[in-house]
Amino acid sequence: MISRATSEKPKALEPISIVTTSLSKRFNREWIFRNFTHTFSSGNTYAITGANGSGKSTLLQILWGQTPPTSGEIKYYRCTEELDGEQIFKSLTIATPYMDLIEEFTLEEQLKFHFSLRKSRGLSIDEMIDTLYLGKARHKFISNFSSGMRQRVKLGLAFFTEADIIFLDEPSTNLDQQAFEWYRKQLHLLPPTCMVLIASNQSSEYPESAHKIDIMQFK
Ligand SMILES: Nc1ncnc2c1ncn2[C@@H]1O[C@H](COP(=O)(O)OP(=O)(O)OP(=O)(O)O)[C@@H](O)[C@H]1O
Repeated sequence: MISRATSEKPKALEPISIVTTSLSKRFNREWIFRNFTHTFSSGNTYAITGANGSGKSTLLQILWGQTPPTSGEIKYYRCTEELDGEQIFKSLTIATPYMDLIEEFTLEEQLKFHFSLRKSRGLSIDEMIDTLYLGKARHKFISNFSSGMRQRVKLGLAFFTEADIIFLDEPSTNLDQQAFEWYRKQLHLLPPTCMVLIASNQSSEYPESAHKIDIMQFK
């Protein structure tokens, strides 16, 4: 069982929220989901569940602003102040199996580049590499990484970045048992104020206490 470091409600002075109203998405003639109305708030973990192809990834992409909804509204707030797209983008971090790393970089270069653009949660690059159990791959090119190593790096970039919201799409894809245990630990170590959204088909990927949202209910 996974649980966050504390089940306390958020202590953030400035909690963040995502408010969706009647969000619907259609690709060509197929409605993926309709009338999705929900408020996501700081300090909570949400598990978006549903069968393969049901729209979990699509919903996450809409929530982080990559994909526009066909209809409906999505708004972001810090307390009562509405945030624009750029403000919200700086507040979130994402790990998905289908997002690319920079193939021409070594692991060290990838981490240094990312953390020249985003603030870390306090770990040094050396500590990140140790924590990822990728010391031997420090100077290896990302293009030569296995799928599990890549997924570890993507999760590391997300977990080590200071952010109010963390989006994880199928986080345990390609992870071996050691990496899966590492993932569970990182989830547990996130600050209690963080909002966590996980798209998943496997209950082991999210805490029992997560708010479960079955996307199939919005067909
Ligand atoms: N760009 C696109 N154009 C057309 N159809 C798309 C597009 N992206 C996704 N779809 C379709 O939308 C549906 C939902 O896809 P999505 O990837 O969101 O599902 P999922 O629940 O995340 O699936 P899985 O569990 O397999 O990862 C699928 O039928 C998919 O084929």
